[in-house]
Amino acid sequence: MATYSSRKPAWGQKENQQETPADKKRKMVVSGASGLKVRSHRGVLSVVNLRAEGNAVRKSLEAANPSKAGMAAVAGDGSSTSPDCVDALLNLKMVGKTKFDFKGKSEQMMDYIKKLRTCIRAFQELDRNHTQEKLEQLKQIEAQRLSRVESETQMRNQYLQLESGYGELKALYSQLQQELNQEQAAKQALVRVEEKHVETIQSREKDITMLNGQIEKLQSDLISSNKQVSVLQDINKRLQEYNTSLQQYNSKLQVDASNAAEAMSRTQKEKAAIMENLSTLRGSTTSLNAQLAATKASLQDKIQQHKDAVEEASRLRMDIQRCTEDRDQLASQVSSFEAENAMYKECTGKSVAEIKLISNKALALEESYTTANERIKSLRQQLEITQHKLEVAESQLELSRGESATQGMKYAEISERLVETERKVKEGEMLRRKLHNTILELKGNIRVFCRVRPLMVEEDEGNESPSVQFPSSTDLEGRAIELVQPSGGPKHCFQFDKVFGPDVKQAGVFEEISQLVQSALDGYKVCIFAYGQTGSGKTHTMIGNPEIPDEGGVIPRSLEQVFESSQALIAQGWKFCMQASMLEIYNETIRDLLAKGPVNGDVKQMYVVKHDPSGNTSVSDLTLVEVATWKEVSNLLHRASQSRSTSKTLMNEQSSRSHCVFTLRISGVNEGTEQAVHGVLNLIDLAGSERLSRSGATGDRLKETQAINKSLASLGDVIMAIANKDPHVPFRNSKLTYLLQPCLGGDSKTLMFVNISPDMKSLNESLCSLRFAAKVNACEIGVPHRQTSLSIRSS
Ligand SMILES: Nc1ncnc2c1ncn2[C@@H]1O[C@H](COP(=O)(O)OP(=O)(O)OP(=O)(O)O)[C@@H](O)[C@H]1O
Repeated sequence: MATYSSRKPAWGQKENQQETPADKKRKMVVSGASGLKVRSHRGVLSVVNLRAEGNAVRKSLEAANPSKAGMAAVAGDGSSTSPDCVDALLNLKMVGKTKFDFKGKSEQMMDYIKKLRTCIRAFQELDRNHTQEKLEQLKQIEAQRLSRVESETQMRNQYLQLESGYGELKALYSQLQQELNQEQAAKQALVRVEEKHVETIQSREKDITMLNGQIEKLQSDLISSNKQVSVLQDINKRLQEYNTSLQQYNSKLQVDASNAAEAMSRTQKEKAAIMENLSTLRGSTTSLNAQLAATKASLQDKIQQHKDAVEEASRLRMDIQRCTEDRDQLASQVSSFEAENAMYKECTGKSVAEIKLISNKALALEESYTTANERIKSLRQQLEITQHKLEVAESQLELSRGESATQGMKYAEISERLVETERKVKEGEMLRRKLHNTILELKGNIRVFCRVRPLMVEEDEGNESPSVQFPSSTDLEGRAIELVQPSGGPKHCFQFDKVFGPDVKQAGVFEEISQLVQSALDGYKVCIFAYGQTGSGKTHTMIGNPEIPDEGGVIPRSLEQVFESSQALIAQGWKFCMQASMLEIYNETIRDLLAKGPVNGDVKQMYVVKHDPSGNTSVSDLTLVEVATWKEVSNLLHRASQSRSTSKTLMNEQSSRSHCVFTLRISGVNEGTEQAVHGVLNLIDLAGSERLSRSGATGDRLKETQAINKSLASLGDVIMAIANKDPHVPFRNSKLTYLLQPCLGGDSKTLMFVNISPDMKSLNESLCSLRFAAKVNACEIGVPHRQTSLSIRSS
């Protein structure tokens, strides 16, 4: 079979080889002989082999000779026309049973003749068929010849088309060749790129191996992160709850605040009006007071006059009485005289002279009687006038009393309003404090309060001015402290959440932290510690003198409040169980201050600080005492104070030589709501930082001072690391920092008191303490976390 394809020549084949006419003819013959139909389509020739056509012709010839199928069958009876059968028939010999069995041979001959005849008839039939076939084939050949001529014409046309297609193909070929060159160049570039890619892939593979290592590490990190995430989710959930409650609280506060603001503006307006009224009232009060004084004076006069008048009246009445008596006496005398006169006239002839005398006497008496009457009359008139004056004075007095009552009412009203305004201002202050606390809690900062103690008598002797001042501007009042230099150098100003001056008493300090203490009962971990140089008032602030009510410090006051509040909460279904412990860290060793017998016994006990995953801290073997009343705690404090390491130094009569940690663990259960809370209150009195040059420490004191300064320096390192958000915080560098880890790096509410001595000699120490406190104030330790559960049954 010959085929022809328009495909591109194979690589290496001569591209522009000239085609000879012989080649062309051969191609034509080949294509014609094989009966190919060539069709050009988009420059590609498709070739169909017509050999199948010849096969079809042969088959049709066989179909046209149906008797051929029966020839085999004839072979046996002479009808077969196959050469072998015919040869076999012609070579057939007649065989008799014997040599002379002519009958048998003739019978065979007859049969043979029959077969020959049949064969001849078959050949005749075949010959007819062949002749007819031949005619038909001649017709077909003619038709084929015609169709071939036609197809030759078509082929020629096709050839021409092919020629033009070939030209096109050549152009296409050269174009493709160019494209190929370009492709090859591109391929080489690609190969280079590929090589680079391989290199990159190799380096990437290295990276991948490295990354796989990292991924493994990351996966382990991821697992721990997932744990953290679940913890954080838990925290987040709690925060959301907290947030919702805060939002509710906030909206309530906002409503309260807007109400308060409205009330405040109303009150301020009222206050302004009141102040105006007050000033006018004050004016009118002064004038009224003057009037009142004048009225009082005149009233006094009037009262005096009235008194005088009353006295005069009584005097006059007595006079009148006397006069009336005199008159009556005179009248009786006159009547007796008249009776005597008549008797004299009747009975005796008394002398005319006596009668005249008696008449004169009678006349005189009558005269005095008339004068007395007149006097009585005038006295009555005077009495009437005096009574009238008295009435006028009384009505004036009544009027003044009425005015004074109105003034009093106005005063009472104004005082009430002032009390109300003061109450509102106090409420506003409370609200501000609450909001401030909430903001600080949300920010997660450690709160810092600064307390300046008063100058001691011996410090005051030098008549040196104190080293601290308190700015009085409204925005800084109570929140800022300035350190002044004796030489008049620049001031150092520090701002804290609260600054207490020397005149603020223990109660005033506690008022500011009472809410924080209260939150230990709500299930928070609360930590309050006092920091400062030796003798600056840490122990005074934290413990004070619990025996004297006004002198008690943060610890006794906090415990009193906790017990009182827990008692009050019983009504709401709460039951609290509280355990107290007290330890000191002395020379980097923990000592149990509540241990029975001598502190830590004869055998040196090793107390180990442990933190569990939920952030709770415990110290092994530490004495825990269940407490329910302030009295019990007071006894414990007394016991602990006797065990605590203190001694006299140049800086302090009774200096604490250790860090003292009081812990109250609070567990509350509400049977009604099945809620449980677990709060912790840590109250810490740190040992004072001191300069060896000033404290004059030697021997054991020197060792103590060095241990104190070292642990406070570790505290400073921890604070610096937290403030700088360092990945590693060196909590384990000292017992103190390790114990305080949950408070400094965890989720507790932490407050630091920085205690300051105002003595000019302590200026440098105060500056160091205030700088440290400012650093602490900038620390973000995380959002406080409330420990609550619904686990009464499970626990
Ligand atoms: N706010 C204050 N009001 C009155 N007196 C105070 C005040 N603060 C401290 N003091 C007195 O100052 C003295 C030293 O105070 P305190 O012992 O509390 O200092 P400290 O900082 O604990 O010292 P140390 O670190 O050496 O133990 C004490 O006598 C104390 O009573």
